[in-house]
Amino acid sequence: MIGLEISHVSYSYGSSKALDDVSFSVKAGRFCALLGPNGAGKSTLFALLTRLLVTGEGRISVAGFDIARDPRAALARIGVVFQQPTLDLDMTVRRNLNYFAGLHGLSGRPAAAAIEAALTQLGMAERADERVRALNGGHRRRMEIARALIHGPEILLLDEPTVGLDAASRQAITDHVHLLAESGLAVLWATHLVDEIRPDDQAVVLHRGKILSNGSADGLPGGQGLAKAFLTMTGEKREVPA
Ligand SMILES: Nc1ncnc2c1ncn2[C@@H]1O[C@H](COP(=O)(O)OP(=O)(O)OP(=O)(O)O)[C@@H](O)[C@H]1O
Repeated sequence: MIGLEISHVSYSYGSSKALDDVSFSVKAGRFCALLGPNGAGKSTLFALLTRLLVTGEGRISVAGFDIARDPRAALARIGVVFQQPTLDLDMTVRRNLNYFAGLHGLSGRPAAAAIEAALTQLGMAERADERVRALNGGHRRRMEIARALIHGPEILLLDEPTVGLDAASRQAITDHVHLLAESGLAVLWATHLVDEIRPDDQAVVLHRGKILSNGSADGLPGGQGLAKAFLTMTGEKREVPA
């Protein structure tokens, strides 16, 4: 089944084209890395997928729902982890999640069960009654991912979710999110860090608003590893961790 389908999507800020005829899809159960250097258009695409921005060019379908024609149904099937954390540091993990559950119309036992299940999926159940302020950066991110799962989305969008985290926390988070994909979610993970991708993941390379390639990560051209391929394709000179 198709989870997320993006067809011929373009977007301009005034006269500057940020996305140019972008098409790709992410099937349910797949982890898709959206790879692109700064300014590639990743955040613009995420803004279109979450209706923060709207475009008249192209079509976005979420779990079969057209985001322009049926935004409510489409957005109900998306979970999002934005680049910037949006947690209340002085509330407990559970209260933060409870508040978010309420925004999705969940309360009482169904909310408690959804929160428990989401925290368990991220290995955070035992921290439910701690204040967010007491958690390290990696655990805060895991909590944000749990929060994005409460309403039972079919698509999970993560915009550079490991920025600022140490290597162990990054590894734990990428492992957890790969497991979520294996459990049936369509995952779109924006990053410029190629070490977060596994060989059998789908890799979409975006550069200056255009798709340069889309396929299995181990099939990227270059022949000398993913980092090299990425740098070769985008012409970036800067070092990317391998
Ligand atoms: N509000 C805006 N007004 C004008 N141009 C913008 C705006 N936001 C982004 N852009 C431009 O659109 C292009 C794509 O930017 P975008 O932020 O989507 O890329 P990105 O891949 O998310 O980069 P980063 O990793 O730095 O966040 C860039 O050229 C950027 O300068």
